[in-house]
Amino acid sequence: MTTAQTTTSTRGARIEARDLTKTFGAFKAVDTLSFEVEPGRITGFLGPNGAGKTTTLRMLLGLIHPTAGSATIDGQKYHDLDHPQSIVGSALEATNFHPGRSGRDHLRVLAAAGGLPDSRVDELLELTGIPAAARKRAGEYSMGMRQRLGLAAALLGDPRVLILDEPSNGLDPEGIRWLRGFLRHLSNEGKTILVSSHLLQEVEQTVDDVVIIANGRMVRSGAMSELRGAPSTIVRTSDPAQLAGALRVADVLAQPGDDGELIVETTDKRLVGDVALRAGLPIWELRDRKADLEALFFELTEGTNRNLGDGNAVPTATAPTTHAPHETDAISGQEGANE
Ligand SMILES: Nc1ncnc2c1ncn2[C@@H]1O[C@H](COP(=O)(O)OP(=O)(O)OP(=O)(O)O)[C@@H](O)[C@H]1O
Repeated sequence: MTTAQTTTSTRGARIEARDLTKTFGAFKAVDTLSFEVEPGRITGFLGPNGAGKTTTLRMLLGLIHPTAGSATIDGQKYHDLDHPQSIVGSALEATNFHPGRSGRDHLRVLAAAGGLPDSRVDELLELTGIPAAARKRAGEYSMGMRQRLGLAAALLGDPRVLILDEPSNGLDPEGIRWLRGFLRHLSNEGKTILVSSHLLQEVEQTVDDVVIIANGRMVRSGAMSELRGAPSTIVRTSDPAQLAGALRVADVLAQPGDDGELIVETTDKRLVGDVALRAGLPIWELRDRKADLEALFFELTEGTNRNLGDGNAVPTATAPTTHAPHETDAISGQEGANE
C-alpha cells in the first residue's frame, strides 16, 4: 500500500443509530435498531441478504427517512451537517458511475462540487491504486476497479467517517488484502469506518467490532475478540478425563469437546505437552482452537434471508409475507449515492 497520507483528520466522529426503524408499507425492513460505531475502529455491519443493511446505511446518509428513531453522524442527522463531504464519505454502490466518463473526470466533478482541488483527485487515484485507469471510461472498468473508484470518491473530502456497502464485492484476493490494509491505515488515522457485508468470514480479518442484524433487528454486537471467545487449545489423547485431571492440578481448566477432544483453556501447548508427558499420556493431536465464525454467524442468522421468499423468512411480528410497493423516496435514494 502506498504511504501517501490523506490530509488531516482532526477528531473522530461517532455514528449512532437509536431505535432506528424503517417500514415500507407494512413491511418492517429495519426494526428498532440501536448501535454505535466508534472512531479509530473498523466495524463490520453484517447480516444475510435482505437483513436491512443497505436500508440502514441509506438512513444514516439521509437518502431515505427513518419511519422512527434516529440516525446521526457526529451527533447530527446527515442533512444537518455543515460540511458533509468533510464529515462522511460513502460508497453504497459500485455501479452508478457514468459509463462514458473517465474515472478522473468523475472524481473531478465531485471535487469541484466540494470545492476541492484537482490535485486531490490524483492523490486519491494513487491511494486507491487506479492511477493507470484514470483516463479509461468508467464503463470499461472491472467491478474491482469500480469499487476502488467508489472508495476514491468517498475519500475526496478526507471525511472522518467512512460508510462502505459491501466494499470487497468484486475484488480478487489481492484486492481484498489491499482493502484490508487500506482500511486499517485509515482507521489508524482515527477515522470511523462502517463496512457492510453478508459474510462474517469475509471481514473477520478486517474488522474490530461487529453489528450483526437479521430481519432488520439486532442479533449481536461487540468486539470481534468477544465473538471469537477466549483462545484455547484442542488436545486428543488416550484418556481425556485423566489429562483433564492432571491439567487441573496444574491450574489449567479443560473440558470435553466433540469426538473425545479435550478443550483446554490455554494457548500454551508446551505446558499441555509437559503435563501429558508427566501423566504418561500420549498426545495424538494438539492444535489451536479457532472460533467457527461461519457456524456462529449461521446460528445467529439462520433462516432469515428475506430475499428468498416466504419459505426462508422468519417474519417480524408486523412483517407481511409480501413486500409493500417501494417507497418513492427509497427508489430515488438509491441513485446518486456517490454523486
Ligand atoms: N424501497 C423498498 N421498498 C420495499 N421493500 C424494500 C425497499 N428497499 C428494501 N426493501 C426490502 O427491505 C429488506 C431489506 O433490504 P436491504 O437492501 O436493506 O437488505 P440488505 O441487508 O442490504 O441485503 P443485501 O445483502 O441483499 O443487499 C429486503 O427484504 C428488501 O427487499
